Amino acid sequence: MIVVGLVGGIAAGKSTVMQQLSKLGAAVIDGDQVTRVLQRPGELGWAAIRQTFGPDYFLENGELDRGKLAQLVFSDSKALKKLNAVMFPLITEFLERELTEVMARGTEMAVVEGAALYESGLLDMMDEVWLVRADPEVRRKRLMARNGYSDAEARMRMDAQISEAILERIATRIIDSSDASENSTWEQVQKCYRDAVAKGK
Ligand SMILES: CC(C)(COP(=O)(O)OP(=O)(O)OC[C@H]1O[C@@H](n2cnc3c(N)ncnc32)[C@H](O)[C@@H]1O)[C@@H](O)C(=O)NCCC(=O)NCCS
Ligand SMILES: Nc1ncnc2c1ncn2[C@@H]1O[C@H](COP(=O)(O)OP(=O)(O)OP(=O)(O)O)[C@@H](O)[C@H]1O
Repeated sequence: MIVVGLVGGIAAGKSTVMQQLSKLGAAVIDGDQVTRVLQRPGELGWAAIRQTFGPDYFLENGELDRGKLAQLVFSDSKALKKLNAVMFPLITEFLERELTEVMARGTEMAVVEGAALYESGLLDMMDEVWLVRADPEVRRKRLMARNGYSDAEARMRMDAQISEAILERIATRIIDSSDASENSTWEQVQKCYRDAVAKGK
C-alpha cells in the first residue's frame, strides 16, 4: 500500500482532491478529524490537554473549549508548541493503527490530510507527499466567496501559513487546481493515482 501525505495552503482544493481520491478507491484520513476524536471527553488527547492547560479550557459539560484553546495557541507560539508536543505523538500513534487496519483490507492507497502534517513530522510516515496548489489570487477569491472573508481577512489567513515554496520542495507530485473547472483537477488526480500505484508495484 502507498501512503500519501496531502499538503497545501488554505482553499488550495485539498478537500476536493480528497473526495476525488476516495472515488478512485483510496482510503482517506483527515488529521483534523483524528484530532477531534482524540479530544473527546475521557480520550487521551482530552486528558493530556486538561493536565497541561488546566480546567479553564473546558466547558461545563466537560468538553474541550476548542475556541478558547484556539485563541490561546494561535496567538502564543509557546502555547502552540506545548499543545503540539502533547497532541503530535498521540496523532502519530492513532494514524499508525489506522494505516495498519487499512492495509489489512488490501487497499492500494491511503491518503492523509492535515493542517500540520509538515510541522508534526507525520510526513516521515508517508511514501509520497502531494501538494495541492492554486494561484494566490485564486485562493484569495475562493476564500472570500466560500467563507465570506473580507480581502484583508483572506490575506491574513493565507499569510499565517507555511510558505508554498517549502511545500514545493518536499512534494513528490503537484496538483494545480487554479483552473475553475474541477474536471481539470480530476484529470490530474487520476494521473497521480495511476502513476503512484504503478510505481509502487
Ligand atoms: C487548537 C485546536 C483545539 C482548535 O480546534 P478548532 O476546532 O477550533 O479548529 P480546527 O482543528 O478545525 O483548526 C482550525 C485551523 O487551525 C489550523 N491548525 C490546527 N492545528 C494546527 C497546528 N498544530 N499548527 C498550525 N495550524 C493548525 C489549521 O489551519 C486549521 O484549519 C485544534 O486545532 C488542535 O488541537 N490542534 C492541534 C493538533 C493538530 O495539530 N492537529 C492537526 C493534525 S495534522
Ligand atoms: N479546479 C478546482 N479544484 C478544486 N477546487 C476548486 C476548483 N475550482 C473551484 N474550487 C473551489 O475552491 C474551494 C476550495 O476548495 P477546498 O475546500 O477543496 O480547499 P481546501 O484546500 O480543502 O481548503 P481548506 O484548507 O480551507 O480546508 C471550494 O469551494 C471548491 O469548490
